[in-house]
Amino acid sequence: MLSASRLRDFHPARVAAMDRLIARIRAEALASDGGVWVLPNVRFAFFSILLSITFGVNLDKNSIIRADEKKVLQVRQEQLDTVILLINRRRSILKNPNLELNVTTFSYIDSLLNLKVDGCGSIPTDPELVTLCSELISGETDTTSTSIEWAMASIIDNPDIQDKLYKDIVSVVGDRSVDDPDLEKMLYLQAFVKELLRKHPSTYFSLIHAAVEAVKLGGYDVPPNVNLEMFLPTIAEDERLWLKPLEFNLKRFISVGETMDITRSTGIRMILFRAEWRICPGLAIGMTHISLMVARMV
Ligand code: HEM
Repeated sequence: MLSASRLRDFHPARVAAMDRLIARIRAEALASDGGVWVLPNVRFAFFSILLSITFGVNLDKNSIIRADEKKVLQVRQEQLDTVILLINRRRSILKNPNLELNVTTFSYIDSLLNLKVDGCGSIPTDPELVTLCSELISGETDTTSTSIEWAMASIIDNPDIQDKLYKDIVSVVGDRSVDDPDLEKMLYLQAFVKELLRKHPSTYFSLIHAAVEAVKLGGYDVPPNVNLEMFLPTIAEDERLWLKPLEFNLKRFISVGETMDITRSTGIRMILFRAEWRICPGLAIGMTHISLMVARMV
């Protein structure tokens, strides 16, 4: 099917896709003073050739986009239907606090319902509330789960660490379950979480950023609006920053005196939560959830 001889069969699809690509690039260049955005155009050209190879039909750009859009809109509608139900449930509870048992006295959505943002005439619409709530939920779910996965792998890899963690935890809580206030007394657990996040940042690449204007970064010229990603393990493995960085070694935070500096106040050592005004707003919750879950699981 993918042999060189079969290549000829897809010649018409290739020609059509390339013609469309060139026409589109020309149109884009004309409209933007010679500038073109290569990646989406090239990606689309390859995508349409592959559709022909796979399904044997010729699809124009409009029909492909329509199919994509339909699916995206359908998923969005499902998200709206599900989350708006929860938002309305909370609205009812706020009106009548006795409506349900076991409700919290405050929630994220409470702070958004009547939010007035400078420059916006109105409070957020329901679809905007859904987007903000979904951002919070997806901000936590994968990041902290990935850290727990790494935590378990690190414990399996280092049974002596598991032993010391257990002793640290039991020395504080005895037979009862660990609770939030206990965490600050568990110094070995704290060192474990720091080393975990240093050695295994939950996202290996920083989330995409772009410079709004041309800058020089690490000796490189970064033009405006290009995607900029940082590979975080290179910071964790930098011998100029850490002693024996490849070792999973809690002592660096217990007796050696290395510092974590997660908010980047003194330099770049650990920026898995990013830094300064773009720092993750869930940093404190994330650290607490990871520590608590490790303690409960150990
Ligand atoms: C190990 C845990 C976590 C890591 C490594 C992490 C990392 C990050 C990073 C790198 C960003 C992007 C910052 C930027 O713009 O460059 C971010 C954004 C965000 N995080 Fe976290 N996060 C974690 C846990 C959480 C938790 C627990 C929550 C919520 C309870 C949360 C909520 C958010 C939200 C809402 C944003 C978007 C903020 C914005 O766009 O202004 N994160 N996080």
